[in-house]
Amino acid sequence: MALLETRHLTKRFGGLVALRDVDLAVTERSIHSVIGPNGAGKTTLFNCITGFLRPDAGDILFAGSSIARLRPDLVAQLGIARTYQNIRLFKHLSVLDNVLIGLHPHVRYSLIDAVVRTPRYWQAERAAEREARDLLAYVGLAGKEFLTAANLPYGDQRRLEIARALALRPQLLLLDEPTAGMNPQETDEMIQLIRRLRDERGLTILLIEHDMKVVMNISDLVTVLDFGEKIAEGPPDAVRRDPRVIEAYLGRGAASGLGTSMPMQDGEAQPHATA
Ligand SMILES: Nc1ncnc2c1ncn2[C@@H]1O[C@H](COP(=O)(O)OP(=O)(O)OP(=O)(O)O)[C@@H](O)[C@H]1O
Repeated sequence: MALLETRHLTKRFGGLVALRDVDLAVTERSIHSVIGPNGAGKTTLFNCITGFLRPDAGDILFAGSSIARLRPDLVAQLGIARTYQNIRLFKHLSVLDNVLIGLHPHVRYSLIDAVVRTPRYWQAERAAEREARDLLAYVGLAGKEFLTAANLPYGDQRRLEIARALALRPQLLLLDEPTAGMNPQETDEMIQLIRRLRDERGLTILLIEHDMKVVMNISDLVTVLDFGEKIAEGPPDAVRRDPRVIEAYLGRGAASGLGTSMPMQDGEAQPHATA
């Protein structure tokens, strides 16, 4: 069953059509990747799904209900969390506090409880701290709770972003380039973490990723955007052989006789190159 669907989704910026008529169906408990050259519309898609941008036409359904016109905080409350291409943490706060902030919408006590510091307040705070610590342990950050977020190595900052997203208790997790800037070992660990999120926590994951080795390794399904349009979709193996995809990445005429130089096969050509 599709947990998330977009139907004829269209978003314009003035004369530029960033998304044109995009249909997408993200199956529950799957890892679904969105790829495409620079400017293809991937981030715009994420921004529409999460309520940061309002589509000009079409609809977005989450668990069968339209979310296309909801504010970002309401979309998050419904169970859609995201991470960003450029890490967005509260850099001067501790690792633990970054996750506690994410948990805040779920912490239950009244203003009076908070002001008077009633037992209910302390109980809720302790439960939140336990949950935050569990999430940090889950993503591999146990023992680092009291470090300042800015002092974490880059790979750990990405893990912390995921822990904070998990604090929203989402059903759907949107990851924007989760392995960007990582070394090969960090990338492998991130791939394993993403798989565990699906297999152990039952999450559905939609990710934007430029590293084709990661995409091919991890995805159940791949959707390819180019100039705002969906040009291909399918299992990784089929998508990497699709002539339209090869052309989108390497330029017109490239599909004929390309053979093994496809960036998705050897990871050496530049996936960022526009047609
Ligand atoms: N707020 C905006 N105002 C005007 N144009 C925008 C805006 N956001 C995106 N665009 C344009 O929409 C198109 C799609 O951009 P988008 O960022 O979604 O692409 P992308 O696939 O995420 O690219 P990248 O891989 O470089 O992140 C681009 O031409 C971009 O310049």
